[in-house]
Amino acid sequence: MARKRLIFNAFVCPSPGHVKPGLWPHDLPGNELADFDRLDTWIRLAKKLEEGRFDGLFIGDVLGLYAPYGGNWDVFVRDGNRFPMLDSLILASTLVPETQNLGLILTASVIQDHPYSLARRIATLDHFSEGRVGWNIVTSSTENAHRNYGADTIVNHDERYEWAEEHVDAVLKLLEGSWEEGAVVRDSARRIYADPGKVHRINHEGRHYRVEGPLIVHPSPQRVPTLFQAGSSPRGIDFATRFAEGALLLNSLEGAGNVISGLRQGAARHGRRPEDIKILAALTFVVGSTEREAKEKWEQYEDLMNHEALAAEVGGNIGIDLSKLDMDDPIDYSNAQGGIGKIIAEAKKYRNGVITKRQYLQGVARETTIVGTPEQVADRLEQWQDAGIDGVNVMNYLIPGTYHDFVDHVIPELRSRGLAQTEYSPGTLREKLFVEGPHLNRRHPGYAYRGAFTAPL
Ligand SMILES: Cc1cc2nc3c(=O)[nH]c(=O)nc-3n(C[C@H](O)[C@H](O)[C@H](O)COP(=O)(O)O)c2cc1C
Repeated sequence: MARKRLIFNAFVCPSPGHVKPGLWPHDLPGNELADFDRLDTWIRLAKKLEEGRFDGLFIGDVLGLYAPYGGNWDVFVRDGNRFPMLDSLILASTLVPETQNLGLILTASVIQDHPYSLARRIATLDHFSEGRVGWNIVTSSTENAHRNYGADTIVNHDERYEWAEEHVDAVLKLLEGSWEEGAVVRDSARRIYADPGKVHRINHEGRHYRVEGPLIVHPSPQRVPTLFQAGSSPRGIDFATRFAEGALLLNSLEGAGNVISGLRQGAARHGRRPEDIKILAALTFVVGSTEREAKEKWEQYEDLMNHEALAAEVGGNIGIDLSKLDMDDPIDYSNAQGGIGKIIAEAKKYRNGVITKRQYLQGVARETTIVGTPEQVADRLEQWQDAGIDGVNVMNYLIPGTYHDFVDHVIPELRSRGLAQTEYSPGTLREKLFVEGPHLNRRHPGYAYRGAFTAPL
């Protein structure tokens, strides 16, 4: 049976350390992590990704320190692990003139921008990139991030999603409701840029925001940039299945099953189709021309990596200081306020839902790392596809080395199996991922705002 092609994004952070921390100081072929603050590093990476016909560059972002590790933040700061971190939207913008087809998916937290300024900035970028922008909607799951933006402490888990729903709702009203179809006339003979009768205030009033509108930016090629999200808690899945067109998960193959079925079923609950949401697994790859070569390379990376920083990051993600636990101690996440979906899904693999530190690290770090020849990697990706994913956010040990290996060695094997595209489809990012045109489809809640506001200005 012919296989459907998978979507491939490169999942990066403009930081010396991301999911495999501690490698930046090492003299390894393909290692330019220490140059994460040089634009040239990203331009060359983006061009390589286009050569491999990657769908997108997916740029993660955080807004402050993670949860402490051992009572402080030394392991993050000393190791350069997600600290420093450069601005995702600016990186995406600078890559626009350097690329032609690559989706530029930026991360923006609901706590960092007012909906009006976010809508204005992403619409501007969508114009300049001719419709290649994606927005990874995040809610910021660390206390420091919330304090950086004026809160006393972290807003609790479910309330963050409630806040995010209002934020996204206001952005959708601005982007879909401010300018009717046909509002932009651009008639130089009659000297009419836009028809005032077709531009409207949106008058959003909610718990967190009051926004009058209309948005000062006219509709961009996608109107709403393609929407991504990565929550896998019950509340996160509910949010994703309402709004996301791409949903990310970071789980072992076994742990991913529940998240995938939750996403597919949730879509139907919100009047959407299961295929309206592209499910993307975050995975890392180490390839070699023989299995042995791949294993040796992987062992070298793992030896050089900072495993304490990894535990700090993985725990910081949930909001738990894992330094306090031995490897075989269970993790109590019942009151954790960080991202909890991943651990809920992994814990389901074990009796009584009890998961140890060792088991959790094994699930989200080791089992999301695929090591082998291009054929073995492709075999493993077929298993993931059979489990229900539509694509992969390719994480990295090295920038750009991991992506060079993937493009040069894995992509040809995937293409021979029909698993990777050989050419880009025309059009916007949304059209490259879906078949229904450049705008949100009619089953998405944002669609309801198109033409919904009619009062004169
Ligand atoms: C693969 C993946 C990538 C993520 N990237 C980011 C990111 O760049 N910035 C961020 O603040 N949160 C990021 N998150 C966190 C999620 O957006 C979300 O806040 C978190 O998973 C909590 O959701 P949950 O409790 O519903 O699982 C990511 C999560 C996953 C699984």
